[in-house]
Amino acid sequence: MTLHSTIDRVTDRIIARSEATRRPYLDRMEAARAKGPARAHLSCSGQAHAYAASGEDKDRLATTSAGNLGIVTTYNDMLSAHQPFERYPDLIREAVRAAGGTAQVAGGVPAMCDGVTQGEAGMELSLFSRDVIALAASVALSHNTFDAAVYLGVCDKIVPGLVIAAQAFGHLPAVFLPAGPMESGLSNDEKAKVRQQFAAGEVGRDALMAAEMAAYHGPGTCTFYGTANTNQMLMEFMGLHLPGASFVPPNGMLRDALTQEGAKRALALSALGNDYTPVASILDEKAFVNGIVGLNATGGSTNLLIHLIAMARAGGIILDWEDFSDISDITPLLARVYPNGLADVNHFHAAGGLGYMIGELLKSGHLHPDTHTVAGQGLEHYTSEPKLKADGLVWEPGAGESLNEKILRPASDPFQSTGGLRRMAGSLGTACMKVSAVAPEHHIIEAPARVFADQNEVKAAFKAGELTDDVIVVVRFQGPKANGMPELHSLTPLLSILQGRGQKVALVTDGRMSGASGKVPAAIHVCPEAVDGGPIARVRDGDLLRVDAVAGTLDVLADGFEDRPNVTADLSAYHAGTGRELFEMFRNTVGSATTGATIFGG
Ligand SMILES: O=C(O)[C@H](O)[C@@H](O)[C@H](O)[C@H](O)COP(=O)(O)O
Ligand code: SF4
Repeated sequence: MTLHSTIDRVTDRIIARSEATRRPYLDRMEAARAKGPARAHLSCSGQAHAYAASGEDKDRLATTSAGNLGIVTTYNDMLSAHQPFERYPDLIREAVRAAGGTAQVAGGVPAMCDGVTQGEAGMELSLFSRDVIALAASVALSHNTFDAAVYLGVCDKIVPGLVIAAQAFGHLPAVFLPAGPMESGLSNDEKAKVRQQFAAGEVGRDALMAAEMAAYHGPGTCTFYGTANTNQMLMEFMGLHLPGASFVPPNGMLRDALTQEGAKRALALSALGNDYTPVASILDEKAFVNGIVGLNATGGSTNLLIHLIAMARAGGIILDWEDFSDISDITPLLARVYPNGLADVNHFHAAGGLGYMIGELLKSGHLHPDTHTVAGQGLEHYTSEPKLKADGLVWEPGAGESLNEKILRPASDPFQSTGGLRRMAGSLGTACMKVSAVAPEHHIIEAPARVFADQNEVKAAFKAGELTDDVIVVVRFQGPKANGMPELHSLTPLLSILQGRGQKVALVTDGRMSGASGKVPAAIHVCPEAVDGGPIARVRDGDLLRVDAVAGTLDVLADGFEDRPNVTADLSAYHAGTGRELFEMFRNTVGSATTGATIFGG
């Protein structure tokens, strides 16, 4: 199948835009490889320190040039998605030893659960935690005793942070090892209904707690298609997972086999062997374009409109929102997974999952087929599925057709002919919206503004019965520089109630929403942010606003708007407590959402 002309054009545009930064990056990675096997350059004392506690691996480390695998782990008990990683280092050491190599935990890096911090002060550290993870993973790998690395991470800012670090060590092969989704519990839609009932005062806290505990009930990634599971999709579209590894359940025999195979694969791709495949050669412009296609074809998280830009920049590749918008315009939406539908990722996987979808998009010419991946040359590898047979792990062709067309469709008959994400622009600035999660009748909202500087003020106004008419809720001073660009997802229940009452309602914010947010039209990531003097800082209560996801516009319909003075805000309450006082340098150096909201420049 010929490659879609837009995919070709956007890829060429990215290559041209990145020329001045990609080449020097690749030269740096080549120079790092040319230095030869990492630990050979350490001093005797450096090596002794590195091997001292390595027990049965000490001799192999000190006297042979057998490959040494660095494990970067984000294990902790706070994220259900990361708790299974507790067992991985032992599983990995066992497999790598049997293959003649060694493995060491290079370092453990922090990981935040956005579900725990949603609506709390901690959420203001969430976006910054991505760059903290990149810094911490780099500290781990800076021991420079590794010939390849495996990255244990799943959730929101963790995979993006690990990818940024992996690119700083892009001369090393990298395999990302996931843990898999939680078993399906109370459906996401049922959970959302109980939340709305609680917000409306119809049920008590005990009913809400019971519903939440039934939804989030065990190890594994939460089953909605939010940022975490969008990351998992990307790791297959971009070739950093073993094929079909993303949505195999945690802790089972197939999962353990995939973990061990992934670790062995990483070492097999090192410069010590004949199949050298550094991560810098995998994460090229084509891989990122394939990721953007996957993001749109699945209706993935809006957070990846920020993270993919930061991830690409770490490898000298410059993406912008126009790339996402042009690809969205021609990419069919092939999946309906909550919040874009009622199914969860387990149902999606059972219906044919990523293997089927990648096959469809390869056939329709929406994906570059000729990419490098950890599974070998060519994205075709990712149309297959792992199976555990008597003699071990094998890959077999995936589902040749969708097993449930309410969840997963062929490219010839998509849910909609354009992608799930929409870029918007107008007199209020530039923003984005996940249109795939909003019913068409809510795609255009024109209503008076009600302006807030904090999500808790919105909740108070709702409780006081002040939000009874058509309204566009504007929550500003929530950008990266203001307070770390928190997700305002805890507003979803009350905004859904307004919508359910028949009110025209939308949200406009320079903050973010969760990948799990849906139903209510939300123009988010508004740039320039209020603290940078963006137009959002000049909106007043009562201004008529228009959020138009069909035309892709975001406008203030008030006369003389542009002549108004900016409004400033006292943000000091956001800058201390829960460790936020330690992040002032992040707030002072972070870039805008359109450039990835990163502290690493650009
Ligand atoms: O971007 C995301 O996908 C979210 O940050 C997600 O990781 C977070 O866990 C949700 O907020 C949980 O959803 P609930 O808050 O609805 O449980
Ligand atoms: S998906 Fe969100 S809530 Fe679930 S474990 Fe990951 S970060 Fe936490």
